[in-house]
Amino acid sequence: MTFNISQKQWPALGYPSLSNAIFICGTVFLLYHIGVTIYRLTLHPLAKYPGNFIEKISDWPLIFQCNSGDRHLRINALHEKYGSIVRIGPNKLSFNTLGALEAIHTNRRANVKRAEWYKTIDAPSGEFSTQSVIDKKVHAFRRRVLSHAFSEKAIRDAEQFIQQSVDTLIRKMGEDTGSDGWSTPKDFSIWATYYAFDFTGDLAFGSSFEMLASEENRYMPKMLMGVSWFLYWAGFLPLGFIWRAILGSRLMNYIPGEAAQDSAKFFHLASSRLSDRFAAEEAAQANGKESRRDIFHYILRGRDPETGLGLTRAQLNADAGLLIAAGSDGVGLTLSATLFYLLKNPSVFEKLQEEIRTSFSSLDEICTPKINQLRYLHAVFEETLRMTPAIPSPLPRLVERGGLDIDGIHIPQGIDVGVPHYSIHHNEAYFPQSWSFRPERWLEDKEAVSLAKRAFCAFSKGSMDCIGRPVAYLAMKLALAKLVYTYEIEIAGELTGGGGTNLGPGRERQHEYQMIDWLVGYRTGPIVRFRRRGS
Ligand code: HEM
Repeated sequence: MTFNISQKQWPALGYPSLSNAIFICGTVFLLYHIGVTIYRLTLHPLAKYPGNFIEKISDWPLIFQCNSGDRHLRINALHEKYGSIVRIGPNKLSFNTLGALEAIHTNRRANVKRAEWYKTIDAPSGEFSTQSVIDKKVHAFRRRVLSHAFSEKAIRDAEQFIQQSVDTLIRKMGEDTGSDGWSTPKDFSIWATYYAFDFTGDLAFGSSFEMLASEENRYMPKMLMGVSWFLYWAGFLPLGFIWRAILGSRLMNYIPGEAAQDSAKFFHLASSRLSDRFAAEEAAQANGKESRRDIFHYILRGRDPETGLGLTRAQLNADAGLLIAAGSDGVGLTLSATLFYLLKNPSVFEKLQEEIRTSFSSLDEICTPKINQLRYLHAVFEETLRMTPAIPSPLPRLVERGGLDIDGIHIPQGIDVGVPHYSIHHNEAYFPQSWSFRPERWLEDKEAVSLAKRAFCAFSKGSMDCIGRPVAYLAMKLALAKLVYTYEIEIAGELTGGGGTNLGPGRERQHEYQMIDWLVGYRTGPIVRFRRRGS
């Protein structure tokens, strides 16, 4: 028996017409959202915390902030307006206090885990990297295997690879000189980025990307920037499980826009670099030669002392992508920002030049352990990383069953909490005159220095902090010390890279290096010239 009922007959049968059905669905949808909004403003556990109306009721402002690159500025403005606790999403709180930093990050047993957002950042690779894995036990395992590559011995081995890229950087900065000995103007943010990619490639995979010397791979920084921008905001989209399934599938090829497709290409590139590294390892073994002691030398051999296990190929692939991204962007940004602050603060620059030029009597002497004894050089980097932390916004942590006490307040299970690095670094309670670039704050008063160190979190804190921190300092110190030892450096034209009243809210300060927060800070300038000393 078949039914043949025309649309006109529906109402007669007691069914709504199509227009009535749309009206009913629309009304239900509207009422649902009105209900949710009222709940979020009244009965929700975070209803009592201050924040802007729109951020209390929806996560969309956050997604737009990640898209625009102003997230760190927006959160900082909220802290300036509302105080140390701010509701930055219906289920999200931001804190800019030391108490919160210690409760959420520094305390290794904190009752939190990485939030849902982390599931997206490596989705195109099909496997979690050490940075994105959420399960705390699995993270601890991954970290134990990775730590072989960041031991004191491994970092001693790393220095020779970093030095090769530093020497190329020094050579390139002195090229194209005029009759007065000054080089042509160079956007240092671009060259610092090439340097950071080169040393990371060399150190991780045994072959530099050669961006300083050749144009072939210079497309990579722009590609990684697109990937970072895309995954940053996509990670906060509602119905994340659907997006993640798409990101990890062939459907990626049909998503419009370069950035989505670049995400797949980026992880593919990392994986092919790793395959080359495997091949080199096998060839060395077959020829009875000693393998090159770079990061993957240690990771491939690394076994977890507790389980005896190493990483799978998929895990290695995901970590290959992580190492390229983590290693290159932070160092590139920090080096450019440091040069900006030095040029903006001539007395600081003079003091640093004096320290570097009187500590070494030749370029070859610039290496460990002596480089690590330069206290002012270290303070200059601490101050840059404070003013301009490469990852400026909160790293979201989800409170687990039982809740978490932060600054004497009980935060229930299921809430995302975080400490924005940019905002705590500008909290006057820990960093007086926080908008001034003053390396001396890291050297003078003992108590103030100790407080500043506790509140400093550019590399995050605790069990999930940056494992590459010693490598980052070494790469930055060697590059800057050798540049300053070899060259006079001056601004070409006007000093670029700082703020301006035409750049939008939060970007007015001319003496502050500006970043676009697409997970990592992106930048331009300063544009500078180099002249060999004594020429
Ligand atoms: C100035 C430079 C750098 C800064 C500011 C920086 C900052 C950070 C931060 C804040 C995190 C924590 C991210 C999170 O919890 O989501 C992190 C993680 C990480 N970084 Fe760095 N980083 C820098 C350079 C490097 C370098 C040079 C390497 C390696 C060669 C590296 C490797 C890693 C790795 C592997 C992780 C994940 C650690 C884990 O989850 O256990 N970083 N970094």
